[in-house]
Amino acid sequence: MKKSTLITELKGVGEKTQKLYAKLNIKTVGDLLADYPRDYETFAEPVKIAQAPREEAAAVYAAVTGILSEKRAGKLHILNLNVSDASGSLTLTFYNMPFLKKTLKRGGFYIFRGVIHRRGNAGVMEQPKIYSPEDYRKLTNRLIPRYSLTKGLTNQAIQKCVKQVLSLYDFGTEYYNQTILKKNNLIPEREAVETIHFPDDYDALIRARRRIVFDEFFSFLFLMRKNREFCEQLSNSHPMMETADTVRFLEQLPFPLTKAQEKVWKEIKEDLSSPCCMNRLIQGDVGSGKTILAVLALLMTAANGYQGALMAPTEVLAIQHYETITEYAGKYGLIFRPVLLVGSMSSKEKKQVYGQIASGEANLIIGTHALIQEKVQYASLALVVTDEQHRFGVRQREHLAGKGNTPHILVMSATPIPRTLAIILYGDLHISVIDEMPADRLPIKNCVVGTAYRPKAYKFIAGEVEKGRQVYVICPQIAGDEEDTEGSPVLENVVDYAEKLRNALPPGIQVAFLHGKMRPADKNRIMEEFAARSIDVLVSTTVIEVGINVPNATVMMVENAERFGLAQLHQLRGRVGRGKHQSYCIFVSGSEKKDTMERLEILNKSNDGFFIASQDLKLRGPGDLFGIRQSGEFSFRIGDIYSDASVLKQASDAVDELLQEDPELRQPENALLRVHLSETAADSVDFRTL
Ligand SMILES: Nc1ncnc2c1ncn2[C@@H]1O[C@H](COP(=O)(O)OP(=O)(O)OP(=O)(O)O)[C@@H](O)[C@H]1O
Repeated sequence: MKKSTLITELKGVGEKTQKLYAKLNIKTVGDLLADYPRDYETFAEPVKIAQAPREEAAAVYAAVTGILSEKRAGKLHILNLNVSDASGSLTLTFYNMPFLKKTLKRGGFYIFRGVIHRRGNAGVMEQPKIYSPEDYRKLTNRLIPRYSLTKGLTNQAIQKCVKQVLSLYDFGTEYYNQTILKKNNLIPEREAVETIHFPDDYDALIRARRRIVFDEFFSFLFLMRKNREFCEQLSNSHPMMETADTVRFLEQLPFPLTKAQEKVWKEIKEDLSSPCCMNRLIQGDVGSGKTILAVLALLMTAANGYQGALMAPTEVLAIQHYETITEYAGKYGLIFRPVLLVGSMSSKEKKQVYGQIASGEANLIIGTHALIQEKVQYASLALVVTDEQHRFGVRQREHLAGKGNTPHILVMSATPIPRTLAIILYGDLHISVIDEMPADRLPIKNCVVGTAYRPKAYKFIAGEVEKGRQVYVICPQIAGDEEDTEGSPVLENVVDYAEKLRNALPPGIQVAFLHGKMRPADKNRIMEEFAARSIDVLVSTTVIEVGINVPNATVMMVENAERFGLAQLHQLRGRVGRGKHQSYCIFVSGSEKKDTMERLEILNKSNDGFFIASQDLKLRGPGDLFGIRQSGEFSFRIGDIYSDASVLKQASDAVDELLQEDPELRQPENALLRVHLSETAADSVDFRTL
């Protein structure tokens, strides 16, 4: 069995199950093995009812003393039982499980496991799992993996499937040479993968995870170094000079550039006129004003008679950029002849745009990844501005070079990372930092609240809309059926929440929703309507996380804030406070656990992305192996650039040493590594060749 074997080859995975796995992006055996547990459940010994903690999972050994009530609410059957032990009693609530009346014997002792919620002085355990003492004993003091789920696919089913794969999979011979293995204290790949799914104990889990994180960083950094080598040899085939256009544009802008923006603009100008091809990253916190620098670079390119391309991560953002730039062009008489190229356009429209690009009629091309597809022939592409997620790999560079283009590259990133890490992670780029916010900004006012605060929040939202402002509300889920979250607080979803808000807010307030699974044309329409102010309140998933710029929006309310990483929440918050109006952020936590609230309080203390990322790291500590994933531009599956910074450094040193000794990986001891890395590169969007 190999990585590419389809999961349908597994026993018990038919067409129906395969579809469920596809929802989790698992198609092959390799995908399944790399679907690491979200976290691990530990089954502690049962405790006395009186001592059981509230609002977290616990097990009690108790006897069924009677049925308290049984009722129906629509399609829902609700059964309340009373159980007790010598220390006290507890209510158990079961949904749609009427058969328990018969299977649980009055006076019989069972172990009930679940989260006990406070109801006045009493405790209620909702939908607990029921075990016999013998079955429970088998689980205690073990780490049981918990996978991300989708409705219809249970945790147990995934465990079973992973076990089956582990018994059949051929891991082959270890690909690292002995020096790398020993120096970095790495356990073999097979042991690591087996252990991360089914750890014997916590120490073994830490070792396993470390090996996997090392692998992930190592391949990334190796391929990036190759990218750098490639880029360093490129000379400037589109030398430029500054013209009156950019100077005039800056004079007309209603605001002066900040000192930091000025410094970066100078660096870009120098690059574009230097003997080497530009390869620069602009790093700056959300809302620090990166876009204007991209516009300036594109303007200089157009003024020198070349074409520039602006590549956005989503269609919604591409359209936003297109509109902003078209507006600028009209208002300030810029020499841009912009076109938009996105996947949702009809083939006829696309064909027309291809023609304008090939003839040079268009000098600014704005779009998504579609911009660098086969069909697009540029007349004179001299600059590509892109986001960090889609930074160019060697393959894309070669692809463009093959068509006679070696454009300058400008990458934009809002990932807050300290300089030491940036140097490692963006090793193939020169780094410019915008470390200052525009002066006219009022700091965002934040609050971290529980769900009981909602009525007040809705009143506040209505007030802001009354003043002409707009509002975002973020929910973690699209519809109510994605994840079966045993024992976790309810997760809000955009579809139901939008309906709830329509009912809760005064009539006349326009509420709409947005999520990633909508048709691109619908998404674009909703965003356009929001930008045009015909929608007042936009309920959305995190699709609006990056880049959206609607300065009139002043409230960001995040539901289930506990489900997001702090860096991600900071990005979301960055959608407001982008104009002159006072802005507000309401983080609603579905869990009122002390550590959750403390973590969220960090956002209350600071609006500085770097500070937040470092505090988050401190709070989570190295023990929190599977903490909430950091958002940001690095799509590592498991490695976390903050909490795994030391592994990142080790992987970086290991790559340097290897490249010094055997730059082309020609020595026999590195032959397997060479194969492994080419396979990894083939899977990666960023880097396609070695
Ligand atoms: N120097 C400045 N003074 C005042 N306003 C500015 C300045 N620079 C940019 N802005 C405005 O600030 C807002 C945010 O800028 P921009 O969209 O460039 O931020 P960004 O850094 O790209 O943010 P994000 O990372 O969220 O995409 C825009 O409305 C822009 O016009």
